[in-house]
Amino acid sequence: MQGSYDIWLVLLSIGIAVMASYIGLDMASRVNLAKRVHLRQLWLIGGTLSMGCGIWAMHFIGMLAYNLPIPVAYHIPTTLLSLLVANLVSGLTLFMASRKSLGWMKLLLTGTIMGLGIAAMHYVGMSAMQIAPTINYDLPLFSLSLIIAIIAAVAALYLAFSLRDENSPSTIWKKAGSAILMGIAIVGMHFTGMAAAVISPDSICTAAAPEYSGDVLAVIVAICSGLIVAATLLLGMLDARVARQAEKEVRMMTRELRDSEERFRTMTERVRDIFSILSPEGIVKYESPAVMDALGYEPEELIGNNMFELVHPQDNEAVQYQFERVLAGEEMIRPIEFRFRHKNGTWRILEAFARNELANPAVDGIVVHSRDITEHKQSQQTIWNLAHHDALTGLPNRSLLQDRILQAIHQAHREGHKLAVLFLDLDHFKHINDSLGHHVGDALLQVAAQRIESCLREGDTVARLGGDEFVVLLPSFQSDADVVMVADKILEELGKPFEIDGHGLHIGVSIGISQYPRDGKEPGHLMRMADAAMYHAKANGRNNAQFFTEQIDSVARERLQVENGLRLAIQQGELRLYYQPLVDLKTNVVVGMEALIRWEHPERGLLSPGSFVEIAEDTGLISIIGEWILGEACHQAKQWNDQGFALQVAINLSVRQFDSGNLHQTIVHALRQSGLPARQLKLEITESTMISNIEETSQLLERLRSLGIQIAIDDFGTGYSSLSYLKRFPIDTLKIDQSFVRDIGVDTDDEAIVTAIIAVAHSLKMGLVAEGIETERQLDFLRGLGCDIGQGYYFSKPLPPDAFTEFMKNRT
Ligand SMILES: Nc1nc2c(ncn2[C@@H]2O[C@@H]3COP(=O)(O)O[C@H]4[C@@H](O)[C@H](n5cnc6c(=O)[nH]c(N)nc65)O[C@@H]4COP(=O)(O)O[C@H]3[C@H]2O)c(=O)[nH]1
Repeated sequence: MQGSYDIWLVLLSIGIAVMASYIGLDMASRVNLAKRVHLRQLWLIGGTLSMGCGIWAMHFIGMLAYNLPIPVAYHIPTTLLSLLVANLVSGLTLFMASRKSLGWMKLLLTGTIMGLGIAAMHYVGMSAMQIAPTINYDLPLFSLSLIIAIIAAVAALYLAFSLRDENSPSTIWKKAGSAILMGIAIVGMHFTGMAAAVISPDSICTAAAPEYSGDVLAVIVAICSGLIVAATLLLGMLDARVARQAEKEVRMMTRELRDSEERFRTMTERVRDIFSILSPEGIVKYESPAVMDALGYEPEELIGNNMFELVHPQDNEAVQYQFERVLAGEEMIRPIEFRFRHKNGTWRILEAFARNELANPAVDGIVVHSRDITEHKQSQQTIWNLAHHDALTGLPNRSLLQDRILQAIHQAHREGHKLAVLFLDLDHFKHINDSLGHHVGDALLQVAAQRIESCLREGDTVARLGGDEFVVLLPSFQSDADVVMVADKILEELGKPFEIDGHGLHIGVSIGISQYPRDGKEPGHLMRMADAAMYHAKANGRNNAQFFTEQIDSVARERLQVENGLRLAIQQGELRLYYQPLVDLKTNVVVGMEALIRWEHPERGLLSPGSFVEIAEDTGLISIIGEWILGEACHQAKQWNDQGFALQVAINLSVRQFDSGNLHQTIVHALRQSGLPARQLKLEITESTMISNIEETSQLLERLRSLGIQIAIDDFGTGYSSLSYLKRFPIDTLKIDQSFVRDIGVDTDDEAIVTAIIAVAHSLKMGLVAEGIETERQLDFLRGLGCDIGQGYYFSKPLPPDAFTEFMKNRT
C-alpha cells in the first residue's frame, strides 16, 4: 500500500526537528556553563524534556504527515513509550555533552547508542500504528535509517560538545547552522525509516474506530510540543540574554577591578614603602612586596603571623598602645618609630602610620604604611655624634658635656643629691707636644682619655674640651671622699709612664673640683669654678686635685677682673712701656734698653707685668698687646735715634706670639712703620719658647735674624733646655737670669753657674747680658768674668720714656 505525504506536516516536522536540535545544542552549553549543581540539574532535566519532546514531536508529526488510504489509529501506550525513548536519548545526549571530556571512542559509542535510541523511538512509534497485517521493513533502507541516525547522533553530540563552551553572539549562528544540519539529518533518518516501511496493500486499521483524527492529533502534538520547545527556547534566549548582560557587567567590573588592582600593585610594588593590612589582633592579612627588600621576608612568610612578635621588646608596648588607639578610631597625626626584626636577625628602624579600615569591607583591617628609616637615623646619629664628640678621642665635647651636666643638675635637684665636676689639665703636655710633634701629642691624648675613662663608672661622663683639658662629670656622689677617690685614681693612672712611639713619657694632671649645689647651680658656673680650682692645683705644684673654695673663688674673680680690665685697657690706652738701660760693663756706656710693659690702672695705679702678663697669655690677649709693644718700642727707639741716642731696644716675646702665625709680618711692619733699623731691635725669648715647636721657631728666628734683628735668650739657666739647642738656634746673646746674679757674693753655687754661663757664651761667641745687678759687688764680679753688658737697679730702674730721655741726657 502506498501513502502520500502531507507537505505542510513534513515542513512542520522539519521545523520542529531543527528547533529540537537547537535546544539540544543550547541546553548542552547551559548545563555546562551553569555554576551551581542544582542549576545544572535543572537545565539537564528541562533540556532533556524539551529536546526529547521536540524530537518525538518531529517524529510523530512526520508519521502523521504520511497519509495512508486507510484510516490509521495509534496505540497510545506504545506511542508514549516512543516518547519515553526520545526523552531517554535526549537525556543521554545532554549528559554526555556536558561531561568534562569526550574522547573519540566515547563519542562514537555514545553516538551509536543515541542513534540506535532515536531509531528505536522511531520504530517503536511506528509499531504504535494499529494496522494489520503488521508493517514489514525493507532491510537496506532500515539499515540506512540506522546509519543516518547514528551519524546524526554522533554529529549532534560532537557539535553539542564542541559548541558548549562558546558563549559569544556568533555562537548563536553557529548553533543555528548546526541545528539545521542536525534537524535535516534526523528528519532524513525519519523519512528513510518511513520509506523502509512496507505496508501491505490489504492492510486495515485494527482499531475499532480511530480514536483521533490524524490531522487533529498532529496539530495538538505540534502545538503542545511546539509550546514546550518554544518556551524552552524563549527561556534559553532570555537566560542567554541575562547571562550576557551579567557577563558584560562582570567583564566591566573585572576590568575595573583589574585596573584598580593594577594601580594598587604598581603603587605597592614599585615604592619602597611597605603596606600591610592587619587584623585587630595584629595578624598580618596582607603584606606588600616591598617588605622583601626592607625586611628580608617574602610577604607570604608574614601573612598569618602576629606583627607584634617581630617588634623590638622595648618598643612593643608603645606600638601596641598606638595600635589600640587606632583600633579605637583615633587618627594618627605623627608617625610612630620602632625597631622591627629583619629576617637576618638585625633590628631595622621603621616609621609607620596606621589607619583603621575595618569598616571598609574591601579592606577589613588596619592598614599600616611603614618605611625603613634605619639609614636616615644612622646618618642623623653620625651627624649628631660628630657635632657632640671630640674627633681625636671620641669623647663627648663641650656642648654634649654641658647638656649632660644640665641633665645631671635636674636629676640631682629632683632627687636631692650632689654632683661633681672635675676639671683636668694635663701637666707638661704642651712641652711634649711641642718637642716631640703633634702625632705623639695626639696619641698621648688618646691614651690619657682611655685611662681617665677606666677610672670611671657607668653613668659618669668624661669629655674633652680641647687641647689637654678634660672634664669629668660624676652625676651623683655621697661624700667628698667619693670624689677624692675618683680624683686619686685619675692622678694615679695619669701619673704612670706612657709609652708612645718609642718614647717613655711622664705627665701628670692638675684637677679642680666643683660640686652642685654648693659651688654653683648651672653648668657654666660649675665648670668655671672647677677651672679656677684647677688653676689653684697647678699653682700648688701640679699633679694634685683641689676642691673649689671661697679663696679660690676670689683668685678666680681677680683673674676675671684682670682679664676684663685688660681688654678695656687696650682700647683706652692704659698700657705703657718703661725702658731699663743696658750698660756696657767695660765702657760704662748705655748701649741699649729693655722695653718693659706697665699697666696704668685707673684705680690700682701702675701695675707691673707680673700681675697681668700671664693672664694676657692665657686669654690670648698677648697677641694684640705684643703687637702694640713692638710698634710702640720701635717708634720710641727711632725717636731716641733721632735725638742722637742710637740705642738697641730689647723686646720680650711671649710664646703665644709665636703661635699666632703672623709674628714675622708684625715685626717687619713695626720696623717699616717706625723706620728703626733692624739691627737696633733685639728680641728676647725664653728657653721654653725656644724649645716649643723647635723647627718652626728656629726657622722664624733665622728669617728675623737674616733681616739684621738680634736674638737673646732671656732668663738663661732657669729653664730646662739642653745646651745643644744653643748651637741649633740663631742666638746672639744670653741673658743671665737675675736669680743667679742676686746671689753673687752669697751663694757660691750661683756664682759657679754664672761663671759657667759666661764661659759657654764666650766659647760660642755669644754676647752676654747680666740682669738684676743691684750692687757694686755683683757688678765687679761680672765685670771680672768678662760679662759684656749689665742691667739692673744699680744703673737704673725701668723708666718711662721722658725719664729715660732725661737719664740719657744726664749720662752724656
Ligand atoms: N729685683 C730686681 N728686678 C730687676 C732689676 N733689674 C730689672 N729688674 C726686673 O727684672 C725684670 C726683667 O725682665 P724679664 O726678665 O724680661 O721679665 C719680664 C718679662 O718676662 C715680662 N715682661 C715685661 N715686659 C714685657 C713685655 O713687654 N712683653 C712680654 N711678653 N713680657 C714682658 O715680665 C717680667 C717682669 O718684668 P718686670 O716686672 O718689668 O721686671 C723686669 C725688671 O723690672 C733689679 O736690679 N732687681
